Amino acid sequence: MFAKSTWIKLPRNVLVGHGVLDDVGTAVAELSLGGTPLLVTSPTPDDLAGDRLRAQFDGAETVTVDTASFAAVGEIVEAAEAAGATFLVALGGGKPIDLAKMAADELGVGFVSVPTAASHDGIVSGRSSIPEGDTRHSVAADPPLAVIADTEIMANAPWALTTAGCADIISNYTAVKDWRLARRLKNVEYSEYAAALSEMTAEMLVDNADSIKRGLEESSWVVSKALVSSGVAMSIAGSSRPASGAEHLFSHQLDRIAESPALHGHQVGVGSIMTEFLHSGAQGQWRSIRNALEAIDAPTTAADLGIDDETVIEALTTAHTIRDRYTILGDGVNEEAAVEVATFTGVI
Ligand SMILES: NC(=O)C1=CN([C@@H]2O[C@H](COP(=O)(O)OP(=O)(O)OC[C@H]3O[C@@H](n4cnc5c(N)ncnc54)[C@H](OP(=O)(O)O)[C@@H]3O)[C@@H](O)[C@H]2O)C=CC1
Ligand SMILES: O=C(CO)COP(=O)(O)O
Ligand SMILES: [Zn+2]
Repeated sequence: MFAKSTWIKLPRNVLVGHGVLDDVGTAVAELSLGGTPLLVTSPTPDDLAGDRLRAQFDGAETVTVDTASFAAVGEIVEAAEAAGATFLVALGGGKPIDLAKMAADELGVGFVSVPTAASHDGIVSGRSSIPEGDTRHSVAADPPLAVIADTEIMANAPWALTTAGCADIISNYTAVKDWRLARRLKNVEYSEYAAALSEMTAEMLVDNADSIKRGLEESSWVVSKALVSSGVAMSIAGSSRPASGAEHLFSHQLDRIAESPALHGHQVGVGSIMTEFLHSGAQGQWRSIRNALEAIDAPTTAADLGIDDETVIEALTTAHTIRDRYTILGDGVNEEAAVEVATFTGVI
């Protein structure tokens, strides 16, 4: 008997472009959600665009969050219940968007993502990443009902956030390699459609590297579209597998152990150089990954990340313990091998 089934949850309305912030109300009305939303934002995005958003939602209350935490999710849930909000609209970087995503899940309502920075594909995906103590929980939730990415606002965000978003996409190359490996060795569930979309997204971003330049609004256009595409790949897969492999484990581990972690996308980019080396060896594709990162101005070394060599080695040798996700790290890379890969690739 044929017993397979799949349920793909995708955003229904995606708007990317100059000035689309003023179309949030229209895009939301088109979803027929009814009622009034709670707006969730953080201080800088609120200053930059809060009033323009509020002008589109009569009577909507705003919650402004300072830091990402489970307590902040609880506060959003309480505020939404008190206000009788029927859905959430998140305005900002990954912090308010992830918090609203989790709160919406807890409330059983939809949410709309209005990113002000193209810093990673969480602005589109159905995954929330919330720090707690010295760890970080990656939690499954529903993806946004709509994504409205205003390239004018994103282009004025700190340049490092944009290059971090690019590096998060470039890391899809190694994430997909890890996924295929896990399918071969551990028979994990795999989708060729999701894998192909994820790889193609990375390919297109690298092919368009010339348009990714500080001060150029087109950079935000190229990156936003790639982030949407990567988010869709995760939705098709029903997991973050197409966009998160060993390089993400490495970054998650740095978040835990580094005194001052760098941006998510920057860490996964550097991780990707090393995990590509582990996949394909000295003559493999690791130089292409490094060159692609260099071309878009993203870090390629521990020093660029502002993290010391010892911490990078510790993260690489312990990253496999982060979660039950089989990757090229297998049951662990020993210290000697880690030093060799990091040295050979110029990361340390
Ligand atoms: N779901 C996922 O897959 C992932 C989720 N994450 C989560 O996302 C968060 C990190 O994402 P990130 O976007 O870097 O975080 P933030 O939302 O904290 O944004 C980074 C910084 O940029 C500021 N900012 C945002 N937009 C603008 C703008 N247009 N102009 C000027 N400044 C701006 C923010 O201001 P302010 O301080 O006022 O907010 C903040 O200081 C973490 O909470 C992390 O856990 C990270 C990786 C993956
Ligand atoms: O960052 C992500 C994809 O780019 C999400 O991955 P995680 O599932 O590892 O949190
Ligand atoms: Zn990522």
